[in-house]
Amino acid sequence: MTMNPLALIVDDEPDIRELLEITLNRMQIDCCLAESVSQAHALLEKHRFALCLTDMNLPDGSGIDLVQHIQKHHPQTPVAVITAYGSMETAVIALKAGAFDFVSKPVELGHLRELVRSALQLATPAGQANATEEDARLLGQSAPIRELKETIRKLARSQAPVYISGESGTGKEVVARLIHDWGPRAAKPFIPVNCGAIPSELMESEFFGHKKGSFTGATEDKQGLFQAAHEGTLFLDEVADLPLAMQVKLLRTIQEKTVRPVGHSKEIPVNVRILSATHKDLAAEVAAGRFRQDLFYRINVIQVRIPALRERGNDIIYLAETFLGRLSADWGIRQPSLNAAAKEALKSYPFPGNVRELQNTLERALTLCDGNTILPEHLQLQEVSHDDAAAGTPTPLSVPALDPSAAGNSLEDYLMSVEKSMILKALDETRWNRTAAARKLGMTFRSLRYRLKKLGLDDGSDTDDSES
Ligand SMILES: Nc1ncnc2c1ncn2[C@@H]1O[C@H](COP(=O)(O)OP(=O)(O)OP(=O)(O)O)[C@@H](O)[C@H]1O
Repeated sequence: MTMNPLALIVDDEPDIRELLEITLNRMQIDCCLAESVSQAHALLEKHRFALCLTDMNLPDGSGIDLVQHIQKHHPQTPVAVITAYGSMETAVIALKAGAFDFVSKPVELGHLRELVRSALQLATPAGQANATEEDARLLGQSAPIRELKETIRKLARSQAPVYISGESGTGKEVVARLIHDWGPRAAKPFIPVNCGAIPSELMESEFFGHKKGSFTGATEDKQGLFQAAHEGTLFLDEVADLPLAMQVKLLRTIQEKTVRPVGHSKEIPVNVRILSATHKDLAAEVAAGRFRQDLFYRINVIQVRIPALRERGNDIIYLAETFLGRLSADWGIRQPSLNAAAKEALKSYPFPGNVRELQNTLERALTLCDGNTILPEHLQLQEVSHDDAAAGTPTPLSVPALDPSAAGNSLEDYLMSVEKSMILKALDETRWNRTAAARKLGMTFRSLRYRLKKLGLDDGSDTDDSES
């Protein structure tokens, strides 16, 4: 006899408990029912659940409390929250706290079933085994890359929209693919779309599809990108380039989870996870009125920042040697080595084009070198000032990346982590010139020193860097 998966349903309204139980039973899932946070805690001690569905307002606490409790003590159990109709704020808070997904009331049974199926996927080998330590698509052993891999692993288990920021060529698309491939949607399509590359008059039909004859040139029914990505992931690359009119339509689709192809009268339900990226500073685009605040809020539930290549220490050499190995194998030649001076040159060059530029540099060097050794002159690295290198990065006063693991901490901890990430960013952008960093942050040198001390980042030196 095979055992059915077991779900925990937490709601203080008997009718809703019953509706959810019947729906899940029909999917061959057994249920335990709880009316309160404390009853849920007791059941969680006794059983191992494949899934938890919880209401937000419970007599002795909130659904968020339960999400945090499960994240901490039973991280293998995906938890989804049931939110009041239209209360997106609550859903966003729940996703940030680690909820895997949400359904809004009145519960639409089709959505509920999809959500439950995705949750159960997480427990299967297919939903877990994809995340290998050394995925050749995201090479690197530096601390920021190890941290990034850990974040990707966590995000892969969630359905939350993720906004990926980072300079050009840092690997934003690579990261989007990994979030998809390491999660329960892996077997479904991953559809990348470059929002800047679609002519604006074709955009609606590209995203939502069209009916034959709905406009000149529409000679056949066409499926849009949303439907193509059904049950999978849509990756909106260069999302800042979407025209404002399209932003409104996209927001509606994300909120309603339905599309209406051009020329169609009916809405078609779609289940798509949205990932987005741009090398621009999206918060600044919002401030300038070029990107809608409400859409920003919806796609930026969780933000991941990809470090620039120059922030990854020895990874530069590791990546360089790996790429040289791949290229040499492709070209059927012996792999040349980098001499010490060439390694030094690579390490001190700021790589404004990041990993893509490193790949191009090595390809060129391989053509220019004598076959055995790559010397600095074969790399042909340009003189680049650091300001140029950082030109593509968000301005220092943008909203810092949210660390999903810090979401459960106190407000004080959260504010400290925001402060720390902004200070580190300013320091990084000024190559640890504290005077310049203080100026960027709009504070005095003394005040920055005080904060560095408080955050344990002070190196003890007292000199104003402008004097040195
Ligand atoms: N850590 C890494 N290990 C191996 N290859 C990488 C890594 N990061 C990026 N790459 C490679 O670098 C190239 C650029 O990556 P990708 O296209 O994901 O960058 P991007 O940030 O999306 O760039 P853009 O801003 O131009 O869209 C790709 O060929 C990708 O495979």
